[in-house]
Amino acid sequence: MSALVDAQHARAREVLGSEALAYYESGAGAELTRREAEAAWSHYRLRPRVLTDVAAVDLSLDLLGTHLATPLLVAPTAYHRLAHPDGEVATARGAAAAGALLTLSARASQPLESVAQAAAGPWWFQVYATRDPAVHRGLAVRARDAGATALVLTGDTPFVGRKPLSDSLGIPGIEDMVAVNSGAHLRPDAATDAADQWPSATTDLVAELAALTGLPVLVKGVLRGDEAARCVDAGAAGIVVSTHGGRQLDRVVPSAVALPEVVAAVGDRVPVLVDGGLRSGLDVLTALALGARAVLLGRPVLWALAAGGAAGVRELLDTLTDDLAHVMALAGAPTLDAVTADLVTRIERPVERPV
Ligand SMILES: Cc1cc2nc3c(=O)[nH]c(=O)nc-3n(C[C@H](O)[C@H](O)[C@H](O)COP(=O)(O)O)c2cc1C
Ligand SMILES: CCCCC(=O)C(=O)O
Repeated sequence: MSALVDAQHARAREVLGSEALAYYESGAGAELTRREAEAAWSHYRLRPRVLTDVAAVDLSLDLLGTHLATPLLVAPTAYHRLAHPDGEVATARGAAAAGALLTLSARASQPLESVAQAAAGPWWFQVYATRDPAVHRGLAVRARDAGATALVLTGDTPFVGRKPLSDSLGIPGIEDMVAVNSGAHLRPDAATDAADQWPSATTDLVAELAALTGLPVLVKGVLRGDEAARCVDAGAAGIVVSTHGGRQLDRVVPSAVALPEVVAAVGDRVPVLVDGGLRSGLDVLTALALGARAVLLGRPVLWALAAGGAAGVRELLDTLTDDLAHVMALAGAPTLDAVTADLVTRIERPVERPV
C-alpha cells in the first residue's frame, strides 16, 4: 500500500459524511471479495533483471488509438459530488494534469458535457444498460459528441449488488444526481426508474453501442477466459477484468487470479485491462507483468478527491506513476513492452507474518 493512498484514505474518513463514506467503502455480501482484492496481488513475486540500462523509464503507451503518458487510468465510480463539491469536474482536472485517462461513470453527478469541458485529457464513458434504452443510448451518443474516445460497457451489474454496510443508509441526494444525466427528458422521480439497471441485457448490446456511436466498446467486469472470448466475438474492442471493487457478486475470483486466464484467452486479439485492490507501484507492475495493458483505480481516486479535490487526484496519479517507474527500473524493465510475464511468479503460501 502506498503511504499516500493510506494518508488520503485517513483524510477522507475525516471529511466525508458517514453515509458517503459507507457507500464508497462497502462491498457486497460478507465483503470477502472486497477484502481479498489487495492481498491477491501479493501472491506474486518478482523475478528482476540485472545490469539493464534503466536510466530512462518510459511509461507511455497507445491504447485503442489514444496516446497516454501513464498506464494508470481512473476507474468509473459513481457520484463524485458526495466526495467533493466540484465532483467529476475536479476528478477530470486532476486526471488531465497527471496525463491519466478518465473513465466517467454513467452515474456521474454532474452533466457529462461539463466534465468533458474540464477534461483537458482523453476520457472514456462507462455505460450501464438501463431499463429505458433511450437513457443508455442517449448517454452514449452525448458522450461521443462531447469527446469520449471509447465506451466501457459494465457487464457485471444486471442488478446492483446488496451491500449490508451501506444499503440501509441510502445515498444522500441520489435522485437529483441520477437525473443530472439520465433524466433530462423525465421528471426526477421517473428518471430513477428509467435509469435503473436493465437485467435482460446481453452481449448484443456491444455491437449495438458500437454501431450507434462508432466508438470502440470495452466490456468491464469479466473474470473468465471463455466469457472474455464471447465478448470479443460479439465485437468488444477491449476487456476490463474486474470484480467491481467487490461490490457485486461476493466470493468471485480476485482480479489478480482471473487476469492471466483472460489474457491467455483474448490478449492477442484485444487489450486486457484490470482493476481491483491496486494500491502501489508494485501492485501495478505485477498486473502489467501478468498481461494487463493498463490498470484502473477506483476507491483511491475517491479518497484523493475527498482529501484534496483536483490537486489530490493529481497527486495520487503522479505519485503512483512515479512509484511504478521506480519499481520498473529496479526490476530491469525500462518500457512497458519490457514488462513481460517472466518478471513474475506465483507463490503458493505468502509469508503471513514476515518478521
Ligand atoms: C463507490 C464506488 C462506485 C462505483 N461505481 C461504479 C460505476 O458507476 N460504474 C462501474 O462500472 N463501476 C463502478 N465501480 C467499480 C469501479 O469501477 C472499480 O471496478 C473498482 O472500484 C476497482 O476496485 P478498487 O476500488 O479496489 O480500486 C464503483 C466502485 C466504487 C467503490
Ligand atoms: C447503480 C450502480 C451505482 C454505481 C455502482 O456501480 C456502485 O456503486 O458500485
